[in-house]
Amino acid sequence: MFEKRSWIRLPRNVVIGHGVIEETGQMLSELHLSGTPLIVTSSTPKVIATDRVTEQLASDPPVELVETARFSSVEHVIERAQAESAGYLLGIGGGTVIDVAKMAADELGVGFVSVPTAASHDGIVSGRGSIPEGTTRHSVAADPPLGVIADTAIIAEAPWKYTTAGCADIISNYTAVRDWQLAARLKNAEYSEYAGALSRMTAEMLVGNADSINQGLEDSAWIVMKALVSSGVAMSIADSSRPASGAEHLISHQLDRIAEDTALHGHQVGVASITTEYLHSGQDGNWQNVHDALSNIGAPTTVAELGHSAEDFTEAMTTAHEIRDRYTILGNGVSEAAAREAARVTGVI
Ligand SMILES: NC(=O)C1=CN([C@@H]2O[C@H](COP(=O)(O)OP(=O)(O)OC[C@H]3O[C@@H](n4cnc5c(N)ncnc54)[C@H](O)[C@@H]3O)[C@@H](O)[C@H]2O)C=CC1
Ligand SMILES: O=C(CO)COP(=O)(O)O
Ligand SMILES: [Zn+2]
Repeated sequence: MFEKRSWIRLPRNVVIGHGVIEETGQMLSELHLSGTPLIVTSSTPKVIATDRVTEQLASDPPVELVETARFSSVEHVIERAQAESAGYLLGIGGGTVIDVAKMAADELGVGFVSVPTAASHDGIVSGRGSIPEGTTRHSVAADPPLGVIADTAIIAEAPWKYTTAGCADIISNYTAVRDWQLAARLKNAEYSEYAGALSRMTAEMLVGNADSINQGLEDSAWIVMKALVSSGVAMSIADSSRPASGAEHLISHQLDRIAEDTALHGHQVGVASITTEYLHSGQDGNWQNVHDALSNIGAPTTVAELGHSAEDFTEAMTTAHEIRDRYTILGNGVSEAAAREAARVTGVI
């Protein structure tokens, strides 16, 4: 009997460009979202973006401020949405706000629209939410946004480090796809040629456009946002974060647990992908290309630039395979000596 099946959940409207925040009202009506929304935002995005959205809505919507990604924040948003009888949620801000709003909307069973104000990672358009809690991090499936409104004029004004983090998250797609293919060969993991090809092509196009990615250029926000959307679509096609999350993401998630201070998600996965590419292809392999791609857009290429210690990074490399049932080049664990060697040869430590 034929048993394959696929269920692809995608955003319905994605609008990217200069000043598109002024088209939020139009998009909301095209999506046939009914009732008053609850706006989920944080302090800075409230000033630079939220007021421009509320002006376009018929009635003054309630606004919930969220500054940290916690399960308690998701609970607060759920309670507020219920108290206000919100018809849908609008997340306006960085990845924290968008994750919290996305997960609350999923739990409430109402629509969600994403208005990213920084292009920091592909979670701003994807069907995943990621919440750190205590010493662990929960990466969970949630309905992707019904609509995405990415105003490049606003995103271009965000601190530059968020844009380079978004780029690095995309560059890490190379090793994520390699890990996925390895898992398909060694563990018979389900692999999607379409999702894998789209994810890799997204990274290739971003790297090909690296010369146009410069601080102060709105074109940079355009290129990175398009790539983040494309990567989010690859994850939707796969119905998994596999196309964009391999061993480099495991190492970054583990660093979040081990290290005292965390660096930006995209920066961590970028540095980790230099070493996982080395594990895949050896000393003369492609790790130098991954390194150069990161360096060209000004993303960190060393553990020191992340603000982490060599010891924490090595520990993350040797224990990352334990955190999730996702087979990667880390296999059943790399030894401390091998982890150190990979990080040393690639100049990461
Ligand atoms: N859902 C997923 O797949 C993923 C989720 N994450 C999660 O995303 C969160 C981090 O998201 P980020 O976007 O890196 O940080 P963030 O959302 O915490 O934002 C960082 C800061 O930048 C400010 N900001 C946002 N836009 C701005 C602008 N245009 N101008 C000035 N300031 C601005 C925010 O108010 C905030 O203070 C974490 O909770 C992490 O766990 C990370 C990776 C993947
Ligand atoms: O960050 C992601 C893809 O870039 C999501 O991956 P996770 O499933 O590892 O949280
Ligand atoms: Zn990521």
